[in-house]
Amino acid sequence: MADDLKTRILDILRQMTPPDNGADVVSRSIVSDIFIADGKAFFSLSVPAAEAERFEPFCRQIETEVAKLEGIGKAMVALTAEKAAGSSGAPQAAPSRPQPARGPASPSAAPARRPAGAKPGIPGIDKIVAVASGKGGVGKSTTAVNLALGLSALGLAVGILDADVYGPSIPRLLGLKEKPKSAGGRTIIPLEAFGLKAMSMGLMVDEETPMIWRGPMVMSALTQMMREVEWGELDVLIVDMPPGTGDAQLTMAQQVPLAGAVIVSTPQDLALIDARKGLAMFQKVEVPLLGIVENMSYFIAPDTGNRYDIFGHGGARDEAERLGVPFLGEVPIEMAIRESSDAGRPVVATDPDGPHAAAYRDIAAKVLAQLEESRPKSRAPTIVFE
Ligand SMILES: Nc1ncnc2c1ncn2[C@@H]1O[C@H](COP(=O)(O)OP(=O)(O)OP(=O)(O)O)[C@@H](O)[C@H]1O
Repeated sequence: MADDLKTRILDILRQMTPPDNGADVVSRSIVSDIFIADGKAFFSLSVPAAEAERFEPFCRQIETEVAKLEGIGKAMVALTAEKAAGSSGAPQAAPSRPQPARGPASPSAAPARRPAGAKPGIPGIDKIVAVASGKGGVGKSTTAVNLALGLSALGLAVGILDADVYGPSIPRLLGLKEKPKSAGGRTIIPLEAFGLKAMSMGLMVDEETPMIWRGPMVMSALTQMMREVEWGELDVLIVDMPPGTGDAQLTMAQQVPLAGAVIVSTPQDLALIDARKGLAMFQKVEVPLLGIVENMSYFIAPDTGNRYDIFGHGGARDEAERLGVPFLGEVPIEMAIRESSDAGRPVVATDPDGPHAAAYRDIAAKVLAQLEESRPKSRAPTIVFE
């Protein structure tokens, strides 16, 4: 029965013309295995990053067509974008060559403290944590938001800054529509959602600004912007980094006084190669690695409770072990996560008693433990350079 449905789904896909008018997605071999359970079909398409935007509506179209099949109530098509390392979707300088990750590289091996005065802290903000991924579409922003909410659920004052000017997603994920207001033209008042203070670089860059200018603008403006936003007192500020590990990301990691970095990856080999570059990048700028999160790790069929490893579960855990970096946890591929995220109602805030919220809170607790571990034992007074 399931095999028959899979064949019919593949038939549908063969008949649909992709947005680039090229060959169908089946003959291009960019469709993952198809999983069907409880009347729902799950699969992913893997496209080059430059095509991701064009393929997004196509995925929704596929979902609509597949859901028309008898025996399928709903379809979920994930889009994973193959981004060249360093690419953020816009032209930029030649990609940096991150040093190959040489294990073991435990956070204790990574310097927990950078030279005094190298990067002054942001007054009022205790820790700044970057959430990064080597490639797009792995669920970095979804993880960043739910991690922020997980930390908030643990009693911390948390803010989130969306530093992805090419494809800002935090406003969508938190259901924020308005633009942040300015206080007296000098400072910016952050938006608030689900108890988080939130700010998106994308909201501040004029939509008319050509993409080519956005990278340089964001690089020079990021630290300044963090200082000009009225964050108040925060225990943790989560920075949702742009995907990739090129010069833009490297500069950003250098400019922001980061307490640590969390890498999000799917278990696939390709995503792991990119994740490895992400790890190497943070090591290069001496930012402690707080650990790796494996997203879209597995799928639990709602009818049978059977577990399926769509993308070959466990890759990130193995990689973390190999590199001696903490493994922070795994998040299943779940319709509820996707739907709640895309509706601006993140699962940790809207279903706090559910299993997904628990998984994110667990990840948040591990991140917090790592932050505590890398905290300097006696804190020097903060020197603020105005
Ligand atoms: N665990 C999950 N289960 C189901 N869907 C997920 C999961 N994690 C993320 N998604 C969905 O995958 C899509 C991409 O997620 P998200 O925007 O967080 O990725 P990203 O890595 O930040 O992408 P980009 O780099 O393009 O900004 C979204 O539609 C999101 O809802």
